[in-house]
Amino acid sequence: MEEKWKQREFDLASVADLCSGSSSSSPGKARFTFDGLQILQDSHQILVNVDLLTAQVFKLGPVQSVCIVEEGSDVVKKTSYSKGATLQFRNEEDSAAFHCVVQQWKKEGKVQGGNLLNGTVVTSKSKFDEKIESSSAKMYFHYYGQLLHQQNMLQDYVRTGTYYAAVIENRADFMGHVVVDVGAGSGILSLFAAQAGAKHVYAVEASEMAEYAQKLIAGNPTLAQRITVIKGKVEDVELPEKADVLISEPMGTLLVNERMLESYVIARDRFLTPNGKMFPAVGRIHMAPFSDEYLFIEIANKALFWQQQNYYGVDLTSLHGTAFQGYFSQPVVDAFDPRLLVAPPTFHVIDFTKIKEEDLYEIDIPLKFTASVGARVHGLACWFDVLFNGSTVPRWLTTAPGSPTTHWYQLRCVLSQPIYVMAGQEITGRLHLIAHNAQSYTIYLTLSAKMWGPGAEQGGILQTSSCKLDLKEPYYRMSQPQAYALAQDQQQPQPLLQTQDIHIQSQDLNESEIMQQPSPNSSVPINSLMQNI
Ligand SMILES: C[S@@+](CC[C@H](N)C(=O)[O-])C[C@H]1O[C@@H](n2cnc3c(N)ncnc32)[C@H](O)[C@@H]1O
Repeated sequence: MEEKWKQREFDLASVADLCSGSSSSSPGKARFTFDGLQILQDSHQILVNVDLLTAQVFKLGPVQSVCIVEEGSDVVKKTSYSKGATLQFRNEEDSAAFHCVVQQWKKEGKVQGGNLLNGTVVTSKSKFDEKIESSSAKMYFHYYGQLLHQQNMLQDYVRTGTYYAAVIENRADFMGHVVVDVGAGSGILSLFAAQAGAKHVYAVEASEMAEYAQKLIAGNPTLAQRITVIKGKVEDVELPEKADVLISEPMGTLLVNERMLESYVIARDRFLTPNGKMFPAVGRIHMAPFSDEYLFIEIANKALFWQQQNYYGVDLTSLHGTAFQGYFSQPVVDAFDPRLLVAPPTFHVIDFTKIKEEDLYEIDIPLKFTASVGARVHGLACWFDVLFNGSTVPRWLTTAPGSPTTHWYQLRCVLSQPIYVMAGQEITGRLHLIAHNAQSYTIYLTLSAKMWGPGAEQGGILQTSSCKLDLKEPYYRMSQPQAYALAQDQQQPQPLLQTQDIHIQSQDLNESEIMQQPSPNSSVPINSLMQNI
């Protein structure tokens, strides 16, 4: 079955021929076909046919790109000419999605051997290196190579305890079987699998942690003889046999951050026998609109600094708008009170046993809710859970608000323009996640409140609000869950005060930023700041 993305079409605000010498441009389309990409002018006339395996596509700006195609050469003049076009997208979201499809095309072509010219040298970069910026990968594996960060994950007892229970209660799935631990870290899940009677476990770990895992495993001699640690990426290493079971903990914030799910899926395709089991097998992203006046004001207040007209004699106000947008582009990570949700949640399923790796490059989730209360909606709250579909006892690991807090907490995308809803009113929208090469995603969120009361039959949209966020740059707001005694809409508007700023400026992308301390039943996260990496 052909993939849908191979037929994607993008409307362009304008397109111009690079070679015409004139600066004339007109609206157009970028149409992906099974053979490559067509750039059309005025929606029907083909300006240029692009062979994506040999063409070069560059991003010139947030909504502008250029596409250059090698054409024939003039033997007499000893020159070669290129054709091409400049593309102006309607918005950044389209531009990002377009480049995502181009990347997929280039990758697919290489994988299938493509229609490369004779003599073309194809470097065999690994799947991981092809899509991930090397500086990001370096920081990422450096982070996981440190014992303190592995300890932090081990000390999330909700997480580690649930993995332990899922393995031990489902011994039958491990007993006498070959297991691969995908991203073994300290080797803890390999040791659990060995405790459950695995015949042999291959613990694959790319970071320097592999050496510590080896040490930890050697320190448990009754299990060690059935575990082999292999240092390398699951995308690259070779194993001597196929696996009956894959075990892994590849979940990041919002489930998909870190893009490790892709490695889990690649490991499935490379190592798992056709009827093999995956622990976990399924993940779900849950979403619901929320109302949180305190949070909104706190974020808006952060930019107030830039409203000073006399900061040591300098007027800062020209940067206020940029700073304001910047703060609203950070998804908020904290544990919130579930009473802040204004509608029952909906969820999006990711089946790790079936999904294709490429399907994780772009995740598009249509949203539809019915408000249960009248409120000012400040954005979308998200969390995830995963299922260990053991044949004896199926078990869920949840990061839901109100459940015992994990080191993932929950994630909220906050709109700079809240929308008002009445009880019973429909809220629609879209959560669009586009993977980027720094092991994370750009998040595009739109929420709309449909017309209410007279005139609703016409189906008009009354209010709509959108935002763009970078999942790699979250705001870790490790406040205690608030006791929200009053409904938010009954509260007095808060003055825009300078609240105490506990913002942790973090470059980090890992799941293990701020960890729960050893209090398995506590639902209150203990504040702990992490180091930037
Ligand atoms: C979230 S940690 C989990 C560690 C351990 N399994 C646990 O549950 O405590 C993910 C681990 O996977 C490793 N990892 C991530 N991507 C990998 C890849 N493509 N190949 C091998 N290891 C990888 C990281 O270095 C990190 O140690």
